[in-house]
Amino acid sequence: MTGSPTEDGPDQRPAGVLAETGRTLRARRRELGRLAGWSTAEALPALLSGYLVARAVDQGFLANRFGTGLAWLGALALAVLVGAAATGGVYRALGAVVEPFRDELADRVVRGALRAATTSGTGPGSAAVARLTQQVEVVRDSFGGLLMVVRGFLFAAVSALLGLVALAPLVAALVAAPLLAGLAVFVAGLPAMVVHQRRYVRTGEALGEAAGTALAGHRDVLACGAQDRVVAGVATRIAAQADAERTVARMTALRSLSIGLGGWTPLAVLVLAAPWLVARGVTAGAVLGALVYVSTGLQPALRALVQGVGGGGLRYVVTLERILRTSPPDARVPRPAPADAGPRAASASHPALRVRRLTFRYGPRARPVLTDFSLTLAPGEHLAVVGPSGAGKSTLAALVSGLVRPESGAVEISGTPVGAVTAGRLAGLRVLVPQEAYVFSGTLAANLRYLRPDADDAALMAALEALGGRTLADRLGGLSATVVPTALSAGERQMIAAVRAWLAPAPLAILDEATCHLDPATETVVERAFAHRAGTLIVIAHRITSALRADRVLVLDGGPPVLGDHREVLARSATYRELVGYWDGAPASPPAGSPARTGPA
Ligand SMILES: Nc1ncnc2c1ncn2[C@@H]1O[C@H](COP(=O)(O)OP(=O)(O)OP(=O)(O)O)[C@@H](O)[C@H]1O
Repeated sequence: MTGSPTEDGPDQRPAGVLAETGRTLRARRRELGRLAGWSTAEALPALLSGYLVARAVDQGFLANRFGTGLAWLGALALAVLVGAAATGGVYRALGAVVEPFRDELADRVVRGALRAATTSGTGPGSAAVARLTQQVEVVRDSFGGLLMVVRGFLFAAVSALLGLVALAPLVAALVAAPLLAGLAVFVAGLPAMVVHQRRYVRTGEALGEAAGTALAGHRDVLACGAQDRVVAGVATRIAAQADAERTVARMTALRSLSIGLGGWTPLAVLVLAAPWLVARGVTAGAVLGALVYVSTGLQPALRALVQGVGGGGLRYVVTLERILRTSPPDARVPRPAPADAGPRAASASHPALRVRRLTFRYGPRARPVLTDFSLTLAPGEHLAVVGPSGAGKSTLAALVSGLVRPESGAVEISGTPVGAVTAGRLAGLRVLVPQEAYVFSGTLAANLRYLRPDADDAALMAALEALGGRTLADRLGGLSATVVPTALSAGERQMIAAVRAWLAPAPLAILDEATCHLDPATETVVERAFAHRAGTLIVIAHRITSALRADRVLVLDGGPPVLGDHREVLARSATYRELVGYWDGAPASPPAGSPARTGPA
């Protein structure tokens, strides 16, 4: 056997895995409580089986009361039905624990990749992200499996032992001793199993890499006459992988030993000790009941535990280690700058927004969406952007937010050029709320606090109140309620995203049709709240009321942009007059207009 625990040295991080698992479980106490409730119901047959069989034998069949025996067995059938019905609840509760964990990991992996890409200035490595997200799926599946078998074993073992104690404490002791010995053997072997599993994964990756490189460069290898060396190199890795696989296979012997000791020995002990037990007053039914407890409860649960932990559990530890190493927990969202950089701290000596001679097109041969476009907003100003579909409103929002880079020209927010700052600093300058609101699985509070981690519950409640979101919060069950994005309507998701953005410390807020799924009354409340928020506001409007509330209106229609207050723009822009006429008739989204035309600003 090659490979020993010391070979893994610095890469060994089960402590990180344990801490991460503990944190996840602690954060989902409520869901775990539900899982425990359903598991208790599911374990009913494990608790009652031996006891009911013992009664059926002693009071029924051995006492020549066939009907009584059948009645006890009928009670057992009922318990089995209850247990089977509870299994559905177990899986639902399990999903509520596992899925948010998967979401968190996927979020972390993608953010880690984006952060690395932002730092390096290159695009995110899609292959790396794909590999990591595949690993996230492995972790999710193995975590779910692990939770199932550990929980299944605990509930089945405790139930069976309780049943055995109720039957005869002496029998319970005879069963518990070998069971604990089998468990001890398994637990003692776990660290070595983790090490060997890790080595197996690593040698497999090394082999894949070596074979792939050799295959890709086979012409050069032949041209240089280096076949022998390359083949030898791959052969060494094949040998290492085979050796690691044999070691992993040998570890299954340890699993079999623990199943034999903990699962089969109690059966043998019971059978051999039966005459001795009967001589001490234990009934034949009780001995039979004990055999039922061991053969249908304890032994299968132990086997599932050992095979589940020894298979999926090891995969869980090793794969989660990889994810934690590649995307450590601190690789989180580039958070906005702290509150003191917020709206109130915006520099008064600079305009809130200065857009200078911006030109942008989506491709080298595409028509420019904006040409030589300039705009200046004073701190606290409220601008509505209107125009037909395709005129470039969302593109302007993306350029101002620094999400896309202009072909030429510059954007400054509070005097800071958006193209020259980190994602974290940018998040402290502006907050963009797109039409498709992003809500993640987690508590309502976590969703609202996302851009303002220091906001306390009172601040969250005040924000909900200000934006008309209290009813939604109450319906969901308060700040600590878990939010399931797919269970929310588009309007409800927009409300959560709006409250989150309202709380953000950024001095510039940009709403890109961010309230289009809210009813007009709620939309008014939300927009008013944003208008009263300290800072500057840009609203891409889809109702006339939005434009009327703004200090100035910018009309984009592909021609020269028109900027002014409502009356001025009404007088100067035929597009605006058309939109106002349309909105007055049908206060909904603007009509689809002609495609954007290139024009000078
Ligand atoms: N990712 C993209 N790649 C190529 N062209 C794009 C892309 N996004 C938008 N466009 C084009 O750029 C122009 C401006 O689009 P933009 O989405 O900014 O308009 P809009 O005024 O926001 O429209 P809407 O009101 O429908 O959202 C349109 O012609 C659109 O087809």
